[in-house]
Amino acid sequence: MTRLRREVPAPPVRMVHLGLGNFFRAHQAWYTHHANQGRPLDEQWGIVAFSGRSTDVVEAMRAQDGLYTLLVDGADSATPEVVASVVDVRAGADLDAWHRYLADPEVRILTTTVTEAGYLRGADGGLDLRHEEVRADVQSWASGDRNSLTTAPVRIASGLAARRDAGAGPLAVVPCDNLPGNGAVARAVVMGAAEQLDAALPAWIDAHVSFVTTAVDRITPRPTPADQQRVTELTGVEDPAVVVTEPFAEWDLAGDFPGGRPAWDEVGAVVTDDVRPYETRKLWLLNGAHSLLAYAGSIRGHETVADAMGDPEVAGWVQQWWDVALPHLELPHEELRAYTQALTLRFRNPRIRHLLAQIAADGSQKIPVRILPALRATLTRDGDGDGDGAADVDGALRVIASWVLHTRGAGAPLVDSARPDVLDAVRGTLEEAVLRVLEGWDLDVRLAGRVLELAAEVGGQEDGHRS
Ligand SMILES: NC(=O)c1ccc[n+]([C@@H]2O[C@H](COP(=O)([O-])OP(=O)(O)OC[C@H]3O[C@@H](n4cnc5c(N)ncnc54)[C@H](O)[C@@H]3O)[C@@H](O)[C@H]2O)c1
Ligand SMILES: O=P(O)(O)OC[C@@H](O)[C@@H](O)[C@H](O)[C@H](O)CO
Repeated sequence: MTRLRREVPAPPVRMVHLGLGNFFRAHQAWYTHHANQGRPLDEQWGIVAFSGRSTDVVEAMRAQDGLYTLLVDGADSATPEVVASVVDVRAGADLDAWHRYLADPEVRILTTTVTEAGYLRGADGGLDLRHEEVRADVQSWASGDRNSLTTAPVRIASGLAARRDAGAGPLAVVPCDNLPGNGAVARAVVMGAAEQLDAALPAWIDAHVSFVTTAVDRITPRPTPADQQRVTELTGVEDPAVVVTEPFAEWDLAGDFPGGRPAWDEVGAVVTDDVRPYETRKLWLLNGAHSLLAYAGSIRGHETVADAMGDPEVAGWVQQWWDVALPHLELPHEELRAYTQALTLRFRNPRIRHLLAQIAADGSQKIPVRILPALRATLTRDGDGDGDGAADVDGALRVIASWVLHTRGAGAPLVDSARPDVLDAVRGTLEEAVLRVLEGWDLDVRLAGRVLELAAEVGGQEDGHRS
């Protein structure tokens, strides 16, 4: 069986990536691959990619010189493409390589996809200094041990210290996780880590490191052995590192690149002054709907986004959520209408098996940024929404109702980095749980009655009640 091997010289490493997941390979690495096409080797950008936690893919990609097949699945097309921009692949625990690459003046950009939870923010938005792993990292660093760091913020700060010590010059940090204002989030936690490591480091970061804000989009489910089989049938190549994605891709970036960047804007990315309107549109309409589908859809027995969208009642709930969100978005009405129409088709793409259980993770961090801002804006605009008909916020309250049921055992399994706090909040009767969740999110507790009605509508008898 044929395996992938690099047959042309690899581009020089000029970018480091942290979080070698599927999305990075479908998005940032793919844009970079396309931006490299047709350019002399010395103008191309090669990437060294470090895994975050999982290392499964590291060996598979190393055996293929960093190459992998991206299978682009449209509703009625499947197009395999070999992506060649990743030229070195490392386990996240290889901190020698991490520090060495970040201290290399040829490296100009650090991109990240470490999930929302990976930024380890505390209640004030800065680094959670009480987090056990953060404390362990800070202690390791203080004892002179740079090689056992595990958290993303401390690893990044430590890498920046190595860069400063080497005099390697400026760097752009480009977070690519689904977080509003991800540039500011990344900056806050990295600065928080830097303050703990070395009192002089924050000033150096201020002067030499830019934090770029991005909005990112490309639905990329976790690939399966069946996807590898499809690639083998289509290409004759056996590739254990296959990634599957949809044809659609969007990348909006705002910020400085003091050491330059690939020509991403020539291959579809948008470099702008302000990503907020696009980021909010995507986070509320796409990711908010995904969260609704993950909880309500899995409670209704569906396994994937496409399955859940095929259930007319669930599809109606998605539309109801959009009806709450749309009036508060800044973009023109026609553009938003086209966006939701396209989203409906993307969600229904039968070839993309996007598991609701994968999307359901970390709801305690996602709902506050995807659902609550539009809920609050509607309540402020229209009245208190206490069930007396003043504001129609059912589309948003149903997400809360479904999530509470999910945390109590209904639908997809509960995976949440704040699991102990979540379980504490939802203990007792369903009514007590809903009241505590509303209070925790600083919402009017008079909404509880409607949330309970919607929970009954979504879950029927399904209130699993974990103890
Ligand atoms: N998959 C998508 O459709 C998609 C689309 C847009 C944005 N994103 C963003 O990308 C992120 C990753 O998605 P994915 O599909 O690549 O997931 P994935 O599970 O394939 O990869 C996640 C990566 O993050 C790392 N990671 C996980 N927890 C971490 C932690 N606490 N600290 C450091 N690293 C950690 C993992 O090791 C892995 O490298 C999402 O959380 C989301 O913010 C994903
Ligand atoms: O873990 P999340 O919810 O941030 O990501 C899961 C999906 O909603 C998400 O990956 C979307 O597919 C993506 O944001 C599309 O661009």
